[in-house]
Amino acid sequence: MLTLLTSAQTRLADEFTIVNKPIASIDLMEKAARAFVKSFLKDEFDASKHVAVFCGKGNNGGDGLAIAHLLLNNGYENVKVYVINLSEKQSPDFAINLQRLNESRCKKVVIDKVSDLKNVKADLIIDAILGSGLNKSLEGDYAALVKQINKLNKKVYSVDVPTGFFAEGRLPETYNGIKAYKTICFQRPKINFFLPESILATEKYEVVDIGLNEDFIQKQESDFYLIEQGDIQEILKPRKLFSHKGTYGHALIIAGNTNTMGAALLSSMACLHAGAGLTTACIPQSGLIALNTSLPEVMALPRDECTRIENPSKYQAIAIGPGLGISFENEQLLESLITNNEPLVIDADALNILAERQDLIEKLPENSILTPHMKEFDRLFGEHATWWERLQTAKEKAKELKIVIVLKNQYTFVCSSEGKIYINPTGNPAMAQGGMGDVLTGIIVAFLAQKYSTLNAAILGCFIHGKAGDDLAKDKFVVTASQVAVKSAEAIRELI
Ligand SMILES: NC(=O)C1=CN([C@@H]2O[C@H](COP(=O)(O)OP(=O)(O)OC[C@H]3O[C@@H](n4cnc5c(N)ncnc54)[C@H](O)[C@@H]3O)[C@@H](O)[C@H]2O)[C@@H](O)CC1
Repeated sequence: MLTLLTSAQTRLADEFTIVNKPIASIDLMEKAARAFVKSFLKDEFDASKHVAVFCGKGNNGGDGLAIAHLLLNNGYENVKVYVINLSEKQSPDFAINLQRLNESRCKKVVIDKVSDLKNVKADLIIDAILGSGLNKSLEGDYAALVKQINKLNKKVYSVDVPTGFFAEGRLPETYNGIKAYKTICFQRPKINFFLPESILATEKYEVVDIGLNEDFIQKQESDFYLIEQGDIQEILKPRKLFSHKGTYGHALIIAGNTNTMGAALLSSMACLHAGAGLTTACIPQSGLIALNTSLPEVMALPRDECTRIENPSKYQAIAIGPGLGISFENEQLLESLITNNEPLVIDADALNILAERQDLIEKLPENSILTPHMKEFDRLFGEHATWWERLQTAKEKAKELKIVIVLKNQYTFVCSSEGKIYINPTGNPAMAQGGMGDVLTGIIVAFLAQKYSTLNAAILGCFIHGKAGDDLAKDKFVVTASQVAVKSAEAIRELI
Protein backbone atom coordinates (compact mmCIF):
# COMPACT_ATOMS: atom_id res chain seq x y z
CA MET A 1 0.00 0.00 0.00
CA LEU A 2 1.29 3.44 -0.76
CA THR A 3 1.03 5.74 2.24
CA LEU A 4 -0.51 9.04 1.14
CA LEU A 5 0.76 12.17 2.83
CA THR A 6 -0.64 15.52 3.82
CA SER A 7 1.25 18.63 2.67
CA ALA A 8 2.77 19.01 6.14
CA GLN A 9 4.04 15.42 6.03
CA THR A 10 5.40 15.98 2.52
CA ARG A 11 7.42 18.91 3.87
CA LEU A 12 8.80 16.59 6.58
CA ALA A 13 9.72 13.99 3.94
CA ASP A 14 11.41 16.77 1.99
CA GLU A 15 13.43 17.87 5.05
CA PHE A 16 14.30 14.29 5.99
CA THR A 17 15.57 13.58 2.48
CA ILE A 18 17.64 16.78 2.40
CA VAL A 19 19.37 15.89 5.69
CA ASN A 20 19.71 12.14 5.23
CA LYS A 21 20.42 11.59 1.55
CA PRO A 22 22.04 14.16 1.80
CA ILE A 23 20.99 16.53 -0.96
CA ALA A 24 20.90 20.34 -1.03
CA SER A 25 17.34 21.64 -1.17
CA ILE A 26 18.07 23.53 -4.41
CA ASP A 27 19.25 20.23 -5.94
CA LEU A 28 16.05 18.51 -4.82
CA MET A 29 14.13 21.30 -6.54
CA GLU A 30 16.20 20.73 -9.67
CA LYS A 31 15.41 17.02 -9.48
CA ALA A 32 11.70 17.79 -9.21
CA ALA A 33 11.93 20.14 -12.20
CA ARG A 34 13.74 17.49 -14.25
CA ALA A 35 11.11 14.89 -13.38
CA PHE A 36 8.38 17.33 -14.40
CA VAL A 37 10.05 18.16 -17.70
CA LYS A 38 10.65 14.50 -18.53
CA SER A 39 6.96 13.78 -18.12
CA PHE A 40 5.91 17.00 -19.91
CA LEU A 41 8.10 16.19 -22.93
CA LYS A 42 6.42 12.80 -23.33
CA ASP A 43 3.16 14.66 -24.05
CA GLU A 44 4.49 17.82 -25.65
CA PHE A 45 7.26 17.09 -28.09
CA ASP A 46 6.65 20.04 -30.45
CA ALA A 47 9.41 22.41 -29.33
CA SER A 48 8.16 25.24 -31.56
CA LYS A 49 5.21 25.80 -29.25
CA HIS A 50 5.05 28.97 -27.16
CA VAL A 51 5.11 28.14 -23.46
CA ALA A 52 4.15 30.62 -20.73
CA VAL A 53 5.44 29.61 -17.29
CA PHE A 54 3.66 31.37 -14.41
CA CYS A 55 5.76 31.35 -11.26
CA GLY A 56 4.83 32.39 -7.74
CA LYS A 57 7.60 33.24 -5.30
CA GLY A 58 7.55 30.12 -3.11
CA ASN A 59 9.09 26.74 -3.87
CA ASN A 60 6.38 25.94 -6.40
CA GLY A 61 7.45 29.04 -8.30
CA GLY A 62 11.08 27.97 -7.80
CA ASP A 63 10.21 24.70 -9.56
CA GLY A 64 8.61 26.71 -12.37
CA LEU A 65 11.77 28.77 -12.93
CA ALA A 66 13.92 25.62 -13.10
CA ILE A 67 11.39 24.05 -15.49
CA ALA A 68 11.56 27.07 -17.82
CA HIS A 69 15.33 26.79 -17.86
CA LEU A 70 15.23 23.07 -18.65
CA LEU A 71 12.72 23.57 -21.45
CA LEU A 72 15.06 26.08 -23.09
CA ASN A 73 17.85 23.52 -22.80
CA ASN A 74 15.56 20.96 -24.42
CA GLY A 75 15.09 23.03 -27.55
CA TYR A 76 11.96 25.00 -26.62
CA GLU A 77 12.90 28.45 -27.94
CA ASN A 78 9.66 30.24 -27.11
CA VAL A 79 9.52 30.04 -23.35
CA LYS A 80 8.46 33.08 -21.35
CA VAL A 81 8.38 33.28 -17.57
CA TYR A 82 5.80 35.41 -15.76
CA VAL A 83 6.99 36.12 -12.23
CA ILE A 84 3.91 36.73 -10.11
CA ASN A 85 5.04 39.46 -7.78
CA LEU A 86 1.89 39.81 -5.71
CA SER A 87 3.49 38.94 -2.34
CA GLU A 88 6.53 40.28 -0.57
CA LYS A 89 7.82 36.92 0.65
CA GLN A 90 10.01 34.71 -1.49
CA SER A 91 11.63 31.37 -0.70
CA PRO A 92 15.45 31.07 -0.74
CA ASP A 93 15.40 28.45 -3.51
CA PHE A 94 13.10 30.63 -5.59
CA ALA A 95 15.65 33.44 -5.21
CA ILE A 96 18.52 31.18 -6.35
CA ASN A 97 16.59 30.02 -9.41
CA LEU A 98 15.56 33.58 -10.26
CA GLN A 99 19.22 34.57 -10.21
CA ARG A 100 20.02 31.62 -12.52
CA LEU A 101 17.21 32.57 -14.84
CA ASN A 102 18.33 36.22 -14.97
CA GLU A 103 21.72 35.01 -16.12
CA SER A 104 20.14 32.91 -18.89
CA ARG A 105 18.56 33.96 -22.19
CA CYS A 106 15.05 33.11 -20.97
CA LYS A 107 12.45 35.84 -21.49
CA LYS A 108 10.87 37.11 -18.31
CA VAL A 109 8.09 39.53 -17.30
CA VAL A 110 7.33 40.59 -13.76
CA ILE A 111 3.63 40.90 -12.96
CA ASP A 112 3.27 43.45 -10.15
CA LYS A 113 -0.47 43.85 -10.58
CA VAL A 114 -3.14 41.87 -12.39
CA SER A 115 -3.53 44.49 -15.13
CA ASP A 116 0.13 43.88 -16.13
CA LEU A 117 -0.95 40.54 -17.55
CA LYS A 118 -1.79 41.20 -21.17
CA ASN A 119 -0.95 39.89 -24.63
CA VAL A 120 0.00 36.46 -23.39
CA LYS A 121 1.14 34.54 -26.44
CA ALA A 122 1.08 30.91 -25.47
CA ASP A 123 0.10 27.53 -26.82
CA LEU A 124 0.79 25.91 -23.48
CA ILE A 125 0.80 27.19 -19.94
CA ILE A 126 2.78 25.87 -17.01
CA ASP A 127 1.22 26.78 -13.69
CA ALA A 128 3.71 27.11 -10.85
CA ILE A 129 2.09 29.95 -8.93
CA LEU A 130 1.09 28.20 -5.72
CA GLY A 131 1.59 24.55 -4.88
CA SER A 132 1.15 22.56 -1.72
CA GLY A 133 1.91 25.69 0.33
CA LEU A 134 -1.63 26.97 -0.29
CA ASN A 135 -3.02 27.90 3.11
CA LYS A 136 -6.26 29.69 2.25
CA SER A 137 -8.61 29.99 -0.72
CA LEU A 138 -7.61 32.34 -3.48
CA GLU A 139 -8.91 35.86 -3.08
CA GLY A 140 -8.20 39.40 -4.30
CA ASP A 141 -5.39 39.75 -6.84
CA TYR A 142 -4.54 36.01 -6.88
CA ALA A 143 -8.15 35.07 -7.64
CA ALA A 144 -8.36 37.73 -10.37
CA LEU A 145 -5.08 36.62 -11.92
CA VAL A 146 -6.07 32.96 -11.99
CA LYS A 147 -9.42 33.90 -13.52
CA GLN A 148 -7.55 35.67 -16.32
CA ILE A 149 -5.28 32.70 -16.90
CA ASN A 150 -8.27 30.33 -17.05
CA LYS A 151 -9.93 32.71 -19.53
CA LEU A 152 -6.99 32.27 -21.92
CA ASN A 153 -8.42 28.79 -22.46
CA LYS A 154 -5.06 27.13 -23.07
CA LYS A 155 -3.80 23.71 -22.19
CA VAL A 156 -2.43 24.08 -18.66
CA TYR A 157 0.07 21.80 -16.98
CA SER A 158 0.23 22.37 -13.22
CA VAL A 159 3.34 21.74 -11.19
CA ASP A 160 2.63 19.45 -8.23
CA VAL A 161 -0.89 20.81 -7.60
CA PRO A 162 -3.10 23.27 -9.49
CA THR A 163 -2.89 26.77 -8.01
CA GLY A 164 -5.78 27.23 -5.59
CA PHE A 165 -6.54 23.53 -5.09
CA PHE A 166 -6.14 22.14 -1.57
CA ALA A 167 -4.08 18.97 -1.62
CA GLU A 168 -6.07 17.54 1.27
CA GLY A 169 -8.95 18.56 3.55
CA ARG A 170 -12.40 19.95 2.88
CA LEU A 171 -12.68 21.60 -0.52
CA PRO A 172 -14.68 24.81 -0.85
CA GLU A 173 -18.04 24.38 -2.57
CA THR A 174 -16.98 26.62 -5.44
CA TYR A 175 -13.55 26.22 -6.98
CA ASN A 176 -11.78 29.35 -8.22
CA GLY A 177 -8.31 27.96 -8.88
CA ILE A 178 -6.44 26.99 -12.02
CA LYS A 179 -8.22 24.55 -14.32
CA ALA A 180 -5.44 22.28 -15.45
CA TYR A 181 -5.41 19.76 -18.26
CA LYS A 182 -2.82 17.75 -16.37
CA THR A 183 -1.01 17.97 -13.06
CA ILE A 184 2.42 16.46 -12.76
CA CYS A 185 2.89 15.91 -9.06
CA PHE A 186 5.83 14.86 -6.96
CA GLN A 187 6.34 11.45 -5.31
CA ARG A 188 2.74 10.82 -4.24
CA PRO A 189 -0.68 11.78 -5.60
CA LYS A 190 -2.45 14.38 -3.48
CA ILE A 191 -5.22 12.87 -1.35
CA ASN A 192 -7.83 15.19 -2.84
CA PHE A 193 -7.08 14.01 -6.40
CA PHE A 194 -9.23 10.99 -5.53
CA LEU A 195 -12.30 13.09 -4.74
CA PRO A 196 -14.77 13.76 -7.58
CA GLU A 197 -14.47 17.52 -6.97
CA SER A 198 -10.88 17.40 -8.25
CA ILE A 199 -12.12 17.14 -11.83
CA LEU A 200 -12.71 20.91 -11.69
CA ALA A 201 -9.02 21.46 -10.94
CA THR A 202 -7.31 18.89 -13.12
CA GLU A 203 -8.51 16.51 -15.80
CA LYS A 204 -5.75 14.04 -14.97
CA TYR A 205 -2.60 13.68 -12.98
CA GLU A 206 0.68 11.85 -13.18
CA VAL A 207 3.02 11.13 -10.30
CA VAL A 208 6.76 11.46 -10.84
CA ASP A 209 9.48 10.21 -8.53
CA ILE A 210 11.80 12.89 -7.17
CA GLY A 211 13.78 10.64 -4.86
CA LEU A 212 12.21 11.51 -1.49
CA ASN A 213 13.02 8.92 1.17
CA GLU A 214 10.47 6.11 0.67
CA ASP A 215 11.09 4.42 4.04
CA PHE A 216 10.32 7.67 5.80
CA ILE A 217 7.18 8.20 3.73
CA GLN A 218 5.85 4.67 4.21
CA LYS A 219 6.29 4.93 7.98
CA GLN A 220 4.22 8.12 8.30
CA GLU A 221 1.01 7.77 10.24
CA SER A 222 -1.74 8.28 7.68
CA ASP A 223 -5.46 7.77 7.26
CA PHE A 224 -5.10 7.19 3.52
CA TYR A 225 -3.46 4.39 1.57
CA LEU A 226 -3.45 3.73 -2.14
CA ILE A 227 -3.91 0.06 -3.07
CA GLU A 228 -1.35 -1.30 -5.53
CA GLN A 229 -1.44 -4.41 -7.68
CA GLY A 230 1.40 -5.93 -5.63
CA ASP A 231 -0.79 -5.78 -2.50
CA ILE A 232 -3.49 -7.76 -4.25
CA GLN A 233 -0.97 -10.33 -5.45
CA GLU A 234 0.21 -10.77 -1.88
CA ILE A 235 -3.31 -11.31 -0.56
CA LEU A 236 -4.64 -13.65 -3.26
CA LYS A 237 -4.23 -17.36 -2.62
CA PRO A 238 -4.02 -19.91 -5.45
CA ARG A 239 -6.47 -22.84 -5.48
CA LYS A 240 -5.00 -25.90 -3.82
CA LEU A 241 -4.44 -29.41 -5.13
CA PHE A 242 -6.97 -31.88 -3.74
CA SER A 243 -9.34 -29.04 -2.90
CA HIS A 244 -13.07 -29.37 -3.60
CA LYS A 245 -16.14 -27.15 -3.60
CA GLY A 246 -16.32 -27.31 0.19
CA THR A 247 -12.86 -25.76 0.44
CA TYR A 248 -14.05 -22.51 -1.10
CA GLY A 249 -17.14 -21.90 0.97
CA HIS A 250 -20.85 -21.55 0.43
CA ALA A 251 -22.18 -18.05 -0.33
CA LEU A 252 -25.80 -17.05 0.04
CA ILE A 253 -27.07 -14.07 -1.94
CA ILE A 254 -30.46 -12.72 -0.94
CA ALA A 255 -31.49 -10.62 -3.90
CA GLY A 256 -33.89 -10.01 -6.77
CA ASN A 257 -37.55 -9.20 -7.11
CA THR A 258 -40.18 -9.51 -9.85
CA ASN A 259 -38.82 -6.61 -11.91
CA THR A 260 -35.25 -6.76 -10.67
CA MET A 261 -34.28 -10.42 -10.99
CA GLY A 262 -31.32 -9.36 -13.10
CA ALA A 263 -29.61 -8.00 -9.99
CA ALA A 264 -29.78 -11.41 -8.32
CA LEU A 265 -28.48 -13.10 -11.47
CA LEU A 266 -25.59 -10.65 -11.83
CA SER A 267 -24.53 -10.99 -8.19
CA SER A 268 -24.75 -14.76 -8.33
CA MET A 269 -22.86 -14.90 -11.63
CA ALA A 270 -20.07 -12.74 -10.18
CA CYS A 271 -19.94 -14.91 -7.07
CA LEU A 272 -19.43 -18.01 -9.23
CA HIS A 273 -16.68 -16.43 -11.29
CA ALA A 274 -14.88 -15.01 -8.24
CA GLY A 275 -14.50 -18.52 -6.91
CA ALA A 276 -17.06 -19.38 -4.21
CA GLY A 277 -17.33 -23.17 -3.88
CA LEU A 278 -21.12 -23.07 -3.78
CA THR A 279 -23.54 -20.26 -4.48
CA THR A 280 -27.18 -20.15 -3.42
CA ALA A 281 -29.48 -17.36 -4.55
CA CYS A 282 -32.41 -16.57 -2.31
CA ILE A 283 -34.93 -15.19 -4.82
CA PRO A 284 -38.68 -14.94 -5.33
CA GLN A 285 -40.43 -17.96 -6.86
CA SER A 286 -41.06 -15.92 -10.01
CA GLY A 287 -37.34 -15.84 -10.75
CA LEU A 288 -36.69 -19.57 -10.59
CA ILE A 289 -36.93 -20.24 -14.32
CA ALA A 290 -34.62 -17.33 -15.08
CA LEU A 291 -32.08 -18.53 -12.54
CA ASN A 292 -32.22 -22.19 -13.54
CA THR A 293 -31.91 -21.45 -17.22
CA SER A 294 -29.19 -18.81 -17.04
CA LEU A 295 -27.04 -19.97 -14.11
CA PRO A 296 -27.33 -23.75 -13.72
CA GLU A 297 -24.47 -23.80 -11.19
CA VAL A 298 -26.40 -21.67 -8.72
CA MET A 299 -28.82 -23.23 -6.23
CA ALA A 300 -32.10 -21.54 -5.42
CA LEU A 301 -33.80 -20.79 -2.14
CA PRO A 302 -37.29 -19.41 -2.91
CA ARG A 303 -38.10 -16.44 -0.73
CA ASP A 304 -41.79 -15.53 -1.08
CA GLU A 305 -43.16 -14.23 2.20
CA CYS A 306 -40.21 -15.70 3.99
CA THR A 307 -39.00 -13.49 6.82
CA ARG A 308 -36.05 -15.51 8.05
CA ILE A 309 -33.35 -17.82 6.69
CA GLU A 310 -33.35 -21.33 8.14
CA ASN A 311 -29.96 -22.32 9.45
CA PRO A 312 -27.94 -19.27 8.28
CA SER A 313 -24.77 -20.66 9.83
CA LYS A 314 -24.49 -23.21 7.02
CA TYR A 315 -23.28 -20.39 4.76
CA GLN A 316 -19.75 -19.04 5.09
CA ALA A 317 -20.88 -15.66 3.77
CA ILE A 318 -24.20 -13.92 3.23
CA ALA A 319 -24.98 -10.91 1.06
CA ILE A 320 -28.31 -9.14 1.01
CA GLY A 321 -29.73 -6.35 -1.10
CA PRO A 322 -29.22 -6.35 -4.89
CA GLY A 323 -32.61 -5.76 -6.51
CA LEU A 324 -34.25 -6.94 -3.28
CA GLY A 325 -37.11 -4.44 -3.21
CA ILE A 326 -38.41 -2.70 -0.12
CA SER A 327 -41.21 -4.53 1.68
CA PHE A 328 -42.25 -5.45 5.18
CA GLU A 329 -41.09 -9.06 4.60
CA ASN A 330 -37.66 -7.97 3.39
CA GLU A 331 -37.29 -5.65 6.37
CA GLN A 332 -38.12 -8.54 8.70
CA LEU A 333 -35.66 -10.75 6.88
CA LEU A 334 -32.86 -8.20 7.19
CA GLU A 335 -33.68 -7.65 10.86
CA SER A 336 -33.58 -11.38 11.59
CA LEU A 337 -30.17 -11.68 9.94
CA ILE A 338 -28.81 -8.69 11.83
CA THR A 339 -30.15 -10.11 15.11
CA ASN A 340 -28.47 -13.40 14.26
CA ASN A 341 -25.24 -11.43 14.66
CA GLU A 342 -23.20 -13.05 11.87
CA PRO A 343 -21.38 -10.67 9.48
CA LEU A 344 -23.27 -9.65 6.34
CA VAL A 345 -22.56 -7.88 3.07
CA ILE A 346 -25.28 -5.26 2.81
CA ASP A 347 -26.01 -3.56 -0.50
CA ALA A 348 -28.63 -1.63 -2.47
CA ASP A 349 -32.22 -2.05 -1.14
CA ALA A 350 -30.99 -3.60 2.09
CA LEU A 351 -29.11 -0.32 2.65
CA ASN A 352 -32.28 1.62 1.86
CA ILE A 353 -34.17 -0.46 4.42
CA LEU A 354 -31.41 0.27 6.95
CA ALA A 355 -31.70 3.99 6.20
CA GLU A 356 -35.37 3.80 7.27
CA ARG A 357 -34.55 1.60 10.27
CA GLN A 358 -31.73 3.55 11.94
CA ASP A 359 -32.18 1.40 15.07
CA LEU A 360 -30.74 -1.56 13.11
CA ILE A 361 -27.57 0.32 12.16
CA GLU A 362 -26.34 0.21 15.76
CA LYS A 363 -27.02 -3.53 15.88
CA LEU A 364 -25.03 -4.37 12.73
CA PRO A 365 -22.89 -7.47 13.31
CA GLU A 366 -19.20 -6.64 13.63
CA ASN A 367 -17.20 -7.29 10.45
CA SER A 368 -20.16 -6.63 8.21
CA ILE A 369 -19.53 -4.83 4.92
CA LEU A 370 -21.74 -2.01 3.66
CA THR A 371 -21.37 -1.16 -0.04
CA PRO A 372 -23.18 2.16 -0.58
CA HIS A 373 -22.80 4.58 -3.45
CA MET A 374 -22.92 8.26 -2.57
CA LYS A 375 -26.72 8.55 -2.42
CA GLU A 376 -27.18 5.38 -0.38
CA PHE A 377 -24.45 6.56 1.97
CA ASP A 378 -26.12 9.93 2.53
CA ARG A 379 -29.48 8.23 3.11
CA LEU A 380 -27.83 6.12 5.80
CA PHE A 381 -25.69 8.71 7.53
CA GLY A 382 -27.06 12.14 6.50
CA GLU A 383 -26.45 14.61 3.69
CA HIS A 384 -22.88 15.73 3.01
CA ALA A 385 -21.98 18.87 1.08
CA THR A 386 -18.50 17.64 0.14
CA TRP A 387 -16.73 14.33 -0.41
CA TRP A 388 -14.11 15.12 2.22
CA GLU A 389 -16.87 15.37 4.85
CA ARG A 390 -18.54 12.20 3.54
CA LEU A 391 -15.23 10.38 3.90
CA GLN A 392 -14.76 11.61 7.45
CA THR A 393 -18.20 10.24 8.35
CA ALA A 394 -17.44 6.93 6.61
CA LYS A 395 -14.20 6.64 8.55
CA GLU A 396 -15.88 7.40 11.89
CA LYS A 397 -18.87 5.12 11.29
CA ALA A 398 -16.72 2.18 10.16
CA LYS A 399 -14.66 2.54 13.33
CA GLU A 400 -17.60 3.08 15.66
CA LEU A 401 -19.64 0.15 14.25
CA LYS A 402 -16.58 -2.08 13.72
CA ILE A 403 -17.56 -2.69 10.11
CA VAL A 404 -16.07 -2.04 6.68
CA ILE A 405 -17.70 0.62 4.49
CA VAL A 406 -17.08 0.39 0.76
CA LEU A 407 -17.98 3.87 -0.48
CA LYS A 408 -18.31 3.49 -4.24
CA ASN A 409 -17.13 6.04 -6.80
CA GLN A 410 -14.64 6.40 -9.64
CA TYR A 411 -12.07 5.68 -6.92
CA THR A 412 -13.80 3.49 -4.35
CA PHE A 413 -12.90 4.12 -0.72
CA VAL A 414 -12.65 1.05 1.51
CA CYS A 415 -12.99 2.34 5.09
CA SER A 416 -11.75 -0.14 7.68
CA SER A 417 -12.90 -0.67 11.24
CA GLU A 418 -9.49 0.70 12.29
CA GLY A 419 -10.34 4.08 10.80
CA LYS A 420 -8.09 3.76 7.73
CA ILE A 421 -9.14 4.51 4.17
CA TYR A 422 -7.84 2.32 1.34
CA ILE A 423 -8.28 3.86 -2.09
CA ASN A 424 -8.94 1.50 -4.99
CA PRO A 425 -7.20 2.62 -8.18
CA THR A 426 -8.97 0.35 -10.69
CA GLY A 427 -12.20 1.00 -12.59
CA ASN A 428 -13.18 3.44 -15.33
CA PRO A 429 -16.14 5.41 -16.73
CA ALA A 430 -16.97 2.63 -19.25
CA MET A 431 -18.25 0.76 -16.19
CA ALA A 432 -20.84 3.42 -15.34
CA GLN A 433 -23.87 1.24 -16.03
CA GLY A 434 -26.62 -0.46 -14.02
CA GLY A 435 -25.78 -3.79 -12.42
CA MET A 436 -22.10 -3.00 -11.71
CA GLY A 437 -22.77 -2.71 -7.97
CA ASP A 438 -24.57 -6.06 -7.94
CA VAL A 439 -21.49 -7.64 -9.50
CA LEU A 440 -19.21 -6.04 -6.90
CA THR A 441 -21.36 -7.47 -4.10
CA GLY A 442 -21.18 -10.92 -5.69
CA ILE A 443 -17.38 -10.75 -5.92
CA ILE A 444 -16.96 -9.56 -2.33
CA VAL A 445 -19.22 -12.29 -0.92
CA ALA A 446 -17.28 -14.87 -2.96
CA PHE A 447 -14.02 -13.77 -1.33
CA LEU A 448 -15.63 -13.89 2.11
CA ALA A 449 -16.87 -17.42 1.42
CA GLN A 450 -13.27 -18.32 0.57
CA LYS A 451 -12.32 -17.17 4.08
CA TYR A 452 -10.47 -13.98 3.28
CA SER A 453 -10.70 -11.45 6.14
CA THR A 454 -13.44 -8.82 5.93
CA LEU A 455 -11.06 -6.05 4.96
CA ASN A 456 -9.17 -8.18 2.44
CA ALA A 457 -12.40 -9.41 0.84
CA ALA A 458 -13.53 -5.79 0.38
CA ILE A 459 -10.14 -4.67 -0.97
CA LEU A 460 -9.85 -7.68 -3.30
CA GLY A 461 -13.44 -7.30 -4.47
CA CYS A 462 -13.01 -3.66 -5.45
CA PHE A 463 -9.67 -4.19 -7.14
CA ILE A 464 -10.71 -7.26 -9.14
CA HIS A 465 -14.04 -5.69 -10.15
CA GLY A 466 -12.24 -2.56 -11.41
CA LYS A 467 -9.45 -4.52 -13.08
CA ALA A 468 -11.92 -6.72 -14.96
CA GLY A 469 -13.63 -3.50 -16.13
CA ASP A 470 -10.30 -1.92 -17.11
CA ASP A 471 -9.23 -4.97 -19.09
CA LEU A 472 -12.56 -5.00 -20.94
CA ALA A 473 -12.54 -1.24 -21.55
CA LYS A 474 -9.28 -1.45 -23.50
CA ASP A 475 -11.32 -2.12 -26.62
CA LYS A 476 -14.86 -1.16 -25.59
CA PHE A 477 -16.75 2.10 -25.25
CA VAL A 478 -18.86 0.63 -22.50
CA VAL A 479 -18.66 -2.61 -20.58
CA THR A 480 -21.68 -4.39 -19.16
CA ALA A 481 -22.05 -5.82 -15.68
CA SER A 482 -22.32 -9.41 -16.88
CA GLN A 483 -19.13 -9.01 -18.91
CA VAL A 484 -17.36 -7.79 -15.75
CA ALA A 485 -18.75 -10.71 -13.75
CA VAL A 486 -17.34 -13.23 -16.23
CA LYS A 487 -14.06 -11.37 -16.68
CA SER A 488 -13.37 -11.32 -12.93
CA ALA A 489 -12.18 -14.95 -13.03
CA GLU A 490 -9.60 -14.00 -15.64
CA ALA A 491 -8.54 -10.91 -13.67
CA ILE A 492 -7.92 -13.05 -10.57
CA ARG A 493 -6.03 -15.68 -12.55
CA GLU A 494 -3.79 -13.06 -14.09
CA LEU A 495 -2.81 -11.73 -10.67
CA ILE A 496 -2.00 -15.10 -9.09
N1 LIG B 1 8.67 18.01 -0.84
C1 LIG B 1 8.43 18.11 -2.10
O1 LIG B 1 7.68 17.30 -2.59
C2 LIG B 1 9.05 19.21 -2.87
C3 LIG B 1 8.30 20.32 -3.13
N2 LIG B 1 8.64 21.22 -4.04
C4 LIG B 1 7.70 22.30 -4.39
O2 LIG B 1 7.40 23.10 -3.30
C5 LIG B 1 6.02 23.39 -3.30
C6 LIG B 1 5.63 23.88 -1.95
O3 LIG B 1 6.33 25.06 -1.76
P1 LIG B 1 6.05 26.12 -0.63
O4 LIG B 1 5.85 25.44 0.67
O5 LIG B 1 7.12 27.15 -0.71
O6 LIG B 1 4.66 26.68 -1.03
P2 LIG B 1 4.07 27.34 -2.35
O7 LIG B 1 5.12 27.68 -3.33
O8 LIG B 1 2.97 26.47 -2.76
O9 LIG B 1 3.41 28.69 -1.78
C7 LIG B 1 4.18 29.52 -0.96
C8 LIG B 1 3.57 30.85 -0.55
O10 LIG B 1 2.22 31.01 -0.87
C9 LIG B 1 1.55 31.71 0.16
N3 LIG B 1 0.13 31.42 0.06
C10 LIG B 1 -0.52 30.32 0.47
N4 LIG B 1 -1.82 30.40 0.17
C11 LIG B 1 -2.01 31.58 -0.47
C12 LIG B 1 -3.14 32.25 -1.04
N5 LIG B 1 -4.34 31.71 -1.02
N6 LIG B 1 -2.97 33.43 -1.61
C13 LIG B 1 -1.75 33.98 -1.66
N7 LIG B 1 -0.64 33.42 -1.14
C14 LIG B 1 -0.78 32.24 -0.55
C15 LIG B 1 2.23 31.21 1.40
O11 LIG B 1 2.07 32.11 2.46
C16 LIG B 1 3.68 31.08 0.95
O12 LIG B 1 4.38 32.29 1.13
C17 LIG B 1 5.42 22.11 -3.81
O13 LIG B 1 4.10 22.26 -4.29
C18 LIG B 1 6.40 21.76 -4.91
O14 LIG B 1 6.04 22.40 -6.11
C19 LIG B 1 9.82 21.01 -4.87
O15 LIG B 1 10.59 22.15 -4.90
C20 LIG B 1 10.69 19.86 -4.51
C21 LIG B 1 10.43 19.09 -3.33
